[in-house]
Amino acid sequence: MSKLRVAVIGARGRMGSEAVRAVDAAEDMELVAALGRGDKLETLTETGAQVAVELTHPDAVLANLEFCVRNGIHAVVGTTGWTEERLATLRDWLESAPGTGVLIAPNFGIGAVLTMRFAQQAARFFESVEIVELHHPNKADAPSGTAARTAQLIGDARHAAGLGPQPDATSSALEGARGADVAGVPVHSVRLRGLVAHQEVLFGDEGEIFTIRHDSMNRGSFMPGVLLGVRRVGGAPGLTFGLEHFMDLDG
Ligand SMILES: NC(=O)C1=CN([C@@H]2O[C@H](COP(=O)(O)OP(=O)(O)OC[C@H]3O[C@@H](n4cnc5c(N)ncnc54)[C@H](OP(=O)(O)O)[C@@H]3O)[C@@H](O)[C@H]2O)C=CC1
Ligand SMILES: O=C(O)C1=N[C@H](C(=O)O)C[C@H](O)C1
Repeated sequence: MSKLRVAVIGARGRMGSEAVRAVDAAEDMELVAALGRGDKLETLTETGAQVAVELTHPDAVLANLEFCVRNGIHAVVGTTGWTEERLATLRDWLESAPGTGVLIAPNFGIGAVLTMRFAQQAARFFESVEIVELHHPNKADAPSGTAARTAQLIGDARHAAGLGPQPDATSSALEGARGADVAGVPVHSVRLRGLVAHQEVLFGDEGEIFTIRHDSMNRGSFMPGVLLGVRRVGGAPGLTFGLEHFMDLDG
């Protein structure tokens, strides 16, 4: 069986260098390109890459994906910074490239995907919910893409269940003290040397607290998810948002 021809964009970064090692070690894949800042995207077509793994920066990801989609190269994207407007732009490009697939995974960690699913399930049962995400201090964005996605899923589930705004009698607060409001859910971002990627979702109601916590202790934790995405994206034309769509969560 021929091997999948895989490229990594952002190959010298924290995640990219780990992805290079993971793809290199995968028996069903061949690493055909490892691009860093300043390297030509044309290398992707010259080397016949079938799938590109994109792990760069929110400012760079769209241009890289435009090149991939216009050249029929599937993409597995871990880079954060997705807004509805950016997603709409990507969907437009994909409409002109039938057969090409892009997976955007806010988090490749299996436990993080489960955290999001369990938080979505729990949302309608609790009056209060807040998210605390904790990351290394070199992270470019806040809140994390995972926290933003988790908050959106919770907000949507609360809305569908007819829950109103959360109880909060704060009438005076120092700016930032109550976190960022994402879909009605306060999100607090901690940046601390020594951390990798962590998240707590705190649910509360009369007399009980329910906490879901996930910890990525190293970036190897993301690699099974990256490789799953690489293997599956070619069979999923268009945009897939979230690794859960490639996992049998209900099985
Ligand atoms: N979905 C997930 O599970 C995960 C997602 N992430 C996300 O992945 C992204 C990268 O994170 P991380 O690896 O920690 O970041 P790093 O800063 O360590 O790595 C990013 C790399 O991309 C390079 N780069 C920047 N622009 C370009 C470009 N146009 N073309 C090629 N390379 C470029 C950078 O080069 P230079 O150093 O010169 O700037 C750097 O080497 C972030 O958005 C992060 O949030 C991170 C972990 C898990
Ligand atoms: O930058 C990181 O490190 C991470 N970024 C992703 C995010 O913003 O959610 C995934 C994970 O939390 C690590």
